Amino acid sequence: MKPQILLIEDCAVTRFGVVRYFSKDGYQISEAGSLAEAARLMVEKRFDLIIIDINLPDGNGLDFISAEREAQNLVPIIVVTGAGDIPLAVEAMQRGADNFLTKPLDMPTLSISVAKSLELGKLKRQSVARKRLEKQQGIFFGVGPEMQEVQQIARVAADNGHPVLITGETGTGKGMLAKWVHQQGSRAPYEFVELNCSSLRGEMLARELFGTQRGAYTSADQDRRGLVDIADHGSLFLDEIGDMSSEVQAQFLKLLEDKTYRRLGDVKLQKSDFRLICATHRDLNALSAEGVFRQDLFYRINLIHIHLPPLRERRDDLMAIITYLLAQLGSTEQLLTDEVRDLLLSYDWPGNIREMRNVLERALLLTPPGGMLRQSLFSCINGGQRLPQIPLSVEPQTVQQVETAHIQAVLAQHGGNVDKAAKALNLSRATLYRRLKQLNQPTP
Ligand SMILES: Nc1ncnc2c1ncn2[C@@H]1O[C@H](COP(=O)(O)OP(=O)(O)OP(=O)(O)O)[C@@H](O)[C@H]1O
Repeated sequence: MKPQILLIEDCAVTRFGVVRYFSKDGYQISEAGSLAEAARLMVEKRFDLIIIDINLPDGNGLDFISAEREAQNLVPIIVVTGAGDIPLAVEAMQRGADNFLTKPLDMPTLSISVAKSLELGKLKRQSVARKRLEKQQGIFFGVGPEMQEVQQIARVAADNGHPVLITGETGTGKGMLAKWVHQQGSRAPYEFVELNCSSLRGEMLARELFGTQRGAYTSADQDRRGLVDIADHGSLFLDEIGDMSSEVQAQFLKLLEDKTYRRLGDVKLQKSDFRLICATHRDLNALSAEGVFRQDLFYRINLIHIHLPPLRERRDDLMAIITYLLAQLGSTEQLLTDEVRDLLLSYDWPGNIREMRNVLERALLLTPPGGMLRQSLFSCINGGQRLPQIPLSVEPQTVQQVETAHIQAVLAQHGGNVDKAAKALNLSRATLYRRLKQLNQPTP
């Protein structure tokens, strides 16, 4: 794509000369005769470079530079001044311009300045993107020692193509980490193909993985590519590998050993070069000792092992994760009173980050504008039908308050469906209605 340049200059003759020269040079130039016109163009398009005169009919180029820099606009700016305006040019540089040139403009000099400034803009953008990514990664992994170690191993995993095994309880982020490893590695431009081995059994799983040849079974009326084929050059993520049935384990081991496989019903050998990432919440070591999971396959997939600890063992990271999730949900930690913070930090989060995200999301939804997050949060944690460890700092609640909150949460969980909520609460429909009435709660 051609670099987009915005020229803000009130002298039509200068504009004409610059546009003619640069259009031939492979740039796309937009012209503005005033600051107001420039502002309009900047709403419509994103520019890679701005060339600006200092004296404009509706304002001053210096103020324009200050305003853009204050708004964190990193676009490179070249200032054009009259020959006698060197002090102004110096001021422009102090306000954030990247270069200045004096009139009358010498086109080859301007051309060199444009090329340099565009390069500078690219470097600035890359540096900001890198810093943003580093920040996000900090939050992705957390600050505690366990997760620092996870981060180190994950980086090693991303930098090479060996199989990775990610273990951890449900909701600890195994799937997200698998994607991260793929995205940070050299296979990132290719497919990240995901399959949950617990969702399909036996031959169905084999079909999904290896594909089928037309006529392989009654309804196979055309060739079908398997996920192994789709993952060629990319990554294949097998979630819940511990649930893979033994026949498929044998077929898959053969693929890992020979790097070749056959589609179901086909005699031809196929090749696929993929990076394997597996995850499980089960103890594969124990499963292979029991003979449920093949030991040879376990050794093959367990070259790089990353264990994601549960949230209850990552107390140092809890606050950073809460803040991060709240930001993702369009909220901020300022919403948290000390009491709420204590509740969130002392709960064990058996469903880990997934549970935390769901609880925060539901609590934010249930809290009316200006309402107390504490009440809805408490009922959301309760609504998961697990009694939380109530921290001492939470003021005592009456049994009636707890019951009301719990019923509300279960109802919310089932979208206000009384039948489903009554079932979850182990009450009859009529009893639930009666309780709601007694507790002075509106009936859905
Ligand atoms: N590092 C993280 N940063 C932000 N959100 C996260 C992170 N890890 C997990 N989550 C949240 O938790 C949810 C569950 O993550 P994920 O599916 O990766 O967990 P899992 O360990 O693979 O769970 P399961 O074993 O149940 O498949 C995600 O959808 C996301 O909302």
